[in-house]
Amino acid sequence: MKLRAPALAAPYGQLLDRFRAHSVANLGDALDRLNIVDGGIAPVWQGAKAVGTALPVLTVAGDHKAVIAALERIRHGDILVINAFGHDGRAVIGDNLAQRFAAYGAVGTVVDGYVRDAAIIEGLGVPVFARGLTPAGPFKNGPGAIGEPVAIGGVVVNPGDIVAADGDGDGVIVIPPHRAQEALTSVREIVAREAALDAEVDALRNAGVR
Ligand SMILES: O=C([O-])CC(=O)C(=O)O
Ligand SMILES: [Mg+2]
Repeated sequence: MKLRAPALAAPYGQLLDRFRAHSVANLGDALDRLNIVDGGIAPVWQGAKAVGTALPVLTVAGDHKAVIAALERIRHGDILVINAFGHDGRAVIGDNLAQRFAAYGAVGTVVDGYVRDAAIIEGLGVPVFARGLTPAGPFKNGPGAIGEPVAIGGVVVNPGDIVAADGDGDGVIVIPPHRAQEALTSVREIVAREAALDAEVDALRNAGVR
């Protein structure tokens, strides 16, 4: 498989930077605690972190023909969001595809399904989130779809949605662009409130309550 030059940047570059500063838990609170992918989708390695724009991929269980085809559609700053039906029998990506995604400009991959080559993926520092690991490789027959809305972990993801994935414990959230400004305004209030709560605990501690 040949590498091609990374394609043009996805929109909302500066907006993405502002989301990067916040925890997924706080962003979730800012979106009424909705839009959070279920906790079964976890980082393949502790500390993996990525914020980008969704390139959704649908692939039938145990197959990755559509995932390979998605390489040609990646724009700089995208996160591959793959609905593989949560299937635990076969890995739909491994280190090879994960690093090709990165070489084509993707900032990470979220899979509602299983992956393999975890140690190599960690060594490469490529952010991958998935339901689990299996050494079994995928078939390459299709069908599938690229750039159509998918569901992962109970959340609908449209092409271009903002996806924030935090491997330090808080998981994955999907932010529709039309709610981005509202989410950023609201998350700043939440951060201030959290800081006030921390200060309250500090004051109690300093007063010798505990
Ligand atoms: O069989 C495949 O192509 C999946 C895989 O292990 C990889 O991407 O490294
Ligand atoms: Mg492999």
